[in-house]
Amino acid sequence: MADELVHREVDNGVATITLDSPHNRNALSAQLRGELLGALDDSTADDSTRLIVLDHTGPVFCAGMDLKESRSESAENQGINEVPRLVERIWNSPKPVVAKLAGPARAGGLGLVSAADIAVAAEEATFAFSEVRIGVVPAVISVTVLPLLRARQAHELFLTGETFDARRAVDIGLLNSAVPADRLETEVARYSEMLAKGAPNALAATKEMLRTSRPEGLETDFANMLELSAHHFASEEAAEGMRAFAEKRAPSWAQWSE
Ligand SMILES: CC(C)(COP(=O)([O-])OP(=O)([O-])OC[C@H]1O[C@@H](n2cnc3c(N)ncnc32)[C@H](O)[C@@H]1OP(=O)([O-])[O-])[C@@H](O)C(=O)NCCC(=O)NCCSC(=O)C[C@@](C)(O)CC(=O)[O-]
Repeated sequence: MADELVHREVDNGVATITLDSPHNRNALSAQLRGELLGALDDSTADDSTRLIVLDHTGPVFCAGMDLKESRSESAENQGINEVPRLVERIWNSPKPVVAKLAGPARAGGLGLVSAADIAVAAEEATFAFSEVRIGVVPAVISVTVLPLLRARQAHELFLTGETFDARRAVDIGLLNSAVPADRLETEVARYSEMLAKGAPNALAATKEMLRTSRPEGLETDFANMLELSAHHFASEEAAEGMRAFAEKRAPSWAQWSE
């Protein structure tokens, strides 16, 4: 049996869910997606869990979709359809979710971050909505990322795919705070202690109230965005983008720019 890529540990009411696939920078492979869904469901069902911390091993929080795996899968089944479920589980969790980033997040990884209630990163962490550079579209993640960003920032970051630092991520509302790496634990503990002071039912109801900014839920948006995302994942451009990524070279878009 393959090693587990996601671990869940409960201590004093805090469920820590750890992404543990450092060799591919915690990319969202089929195995990791399945285990993460399971860990989120278990945390929701577990009465002793009051708060969820999304943590990771290795230098990177999450590099987005597993590009090597997606590349080898059939056009109809590139796993993208499971990303909305992950984002939704975090967004709909009745328990507060804190994302703890000791390192970078990219693309789909930022989908997870954007759905969390609190996101804290080490100052050295970097971020990018790098989808267009792979030939895909940040469609699914836009459902929870766009409400956080101002339009000017969204256009710039989504269209350039440029990397930005943690200070900018705080400025644009993607993170709550960025601290020196050696203070990350303390900063997450500070938020956890504040959240633990809230009554569980009041916290769940407040989360539900915050979600009423989307009274119809995320389902409709996800359905439309999934179609867009899946269409581009199956495109020739994406095939070139993923091939180039695996071959560690810049992609060539010449064929599509005439
Ligand atoms: C994350 C950093 C900055 C770390 O940068 P680094 O720490 O320097 O690591 P690295 O780039 O040397 O990578 C280490 C290993 O991880 C692998 N790796 C790394 N990322 C992936 C990945 N995604 N999929 C599969 N494998 C990956 C990479 O191929 C390499 O494997 P090795 O050569 O050692 O065998 C860098 O690795 C990087 O830029 N990765 C690519 C990030 C990216 O472009 N992701 C796009 C994903 S598309 C997506 O998520 C679509 C979605 C969901 O948003 C669509 C929607 O919203 O609709």
